[in-house]
Amino acid sequence: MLENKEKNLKKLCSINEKILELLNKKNILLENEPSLNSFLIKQKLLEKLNLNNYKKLDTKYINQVFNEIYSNSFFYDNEKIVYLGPEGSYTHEASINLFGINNNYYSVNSIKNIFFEVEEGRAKYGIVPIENSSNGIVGDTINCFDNYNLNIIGETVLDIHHTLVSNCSKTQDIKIIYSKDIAFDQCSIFLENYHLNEVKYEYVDSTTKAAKLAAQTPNSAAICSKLAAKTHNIPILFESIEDKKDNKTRFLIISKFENERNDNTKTSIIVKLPNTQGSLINFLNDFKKAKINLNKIKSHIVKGISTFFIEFEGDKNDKEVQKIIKKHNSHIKVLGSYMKQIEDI
Ligand SMILES: O=C(O)C(=O)C[C@]1(C(=O)O)C=C[C@@H](O)C=C1
Repeated sequence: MLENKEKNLKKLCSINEKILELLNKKNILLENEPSLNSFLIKQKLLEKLNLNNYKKLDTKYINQVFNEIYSNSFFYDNEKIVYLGPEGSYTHEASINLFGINNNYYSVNSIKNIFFEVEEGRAKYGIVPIENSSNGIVGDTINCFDNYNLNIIGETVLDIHHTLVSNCSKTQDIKIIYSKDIAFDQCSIFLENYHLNEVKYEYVDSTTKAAKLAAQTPNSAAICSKLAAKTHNIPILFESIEDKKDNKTRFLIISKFENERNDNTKTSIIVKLPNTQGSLINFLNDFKKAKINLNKIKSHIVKGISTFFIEFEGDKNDKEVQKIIKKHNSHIKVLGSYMKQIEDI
């Protein structure tokens, strides 16, 4: 019995050594061929690994392990990832899903500053929220896509569960609530039910900042994640206060770089059409004629002009897509083609 255990321990030791040897080999290969160190290639390889998962390991586990394995390659070139912080925000959580826990991260305090950092080249990748299943498109992100020339290179979706945190033990003592605009909207039924829609709302740039302020300010509360509550050591009064239990937010990775052409991609564009009869119908008809499947069309006002955020199946370099882009060149801004992770939220 004991002999068997000894033997198995030796086997385990040799497996671990092999893992280490392979990790070293992988690092040397990536050092010699840095072009393989791309987000898209990593995603494609992950997809393949999950397909070949013959012993049926949990997909989440495989993704976590490989994201961590890949995370150290960012440090070679001092490549950084910027997200909407502070630490513990939902955008931070989305970043970890995409790039692992131990990556080369830093945070800024607004969506605009994420675009700025990536444009200035201080970060190679930026993570921004783009839409929520309950309250639609994130206006700040669309405005920034209009103002900056950056590409979308990937996406992820996160389940969002909000908490109400406060140092007050009774909701009657709360005089002010801090949160991000979009988080207030996602919890409107709860706020109404507890008469909290009658207190002052203070809009801040992120839910973690809200938690920090509520921890410091008497008679206040915040809507934030459980993680932010823990980070700022503030008691949770209510959990899962979002109106819809399947509340989800989709996040995008932005970069100065473009993805190479790929299958299983979708493309995002913003479109500003002339205010003339049939202009939208005619534009959409071109997609129908080219047999391109449209996934999404959302309208948003940018600088007083009605702007459409449109997504469709296919790569921006596909022949049929190119024809449409050329035809409507002055009205379209292509934001990027990237691997589809989800049909819709
Ligand atoms: O404030 C945060 O924690 C964020 O990461 C931002 C954000 C957003 O703006 O959509 C992300 C997810 C939720 O929808 C609420 C807030």
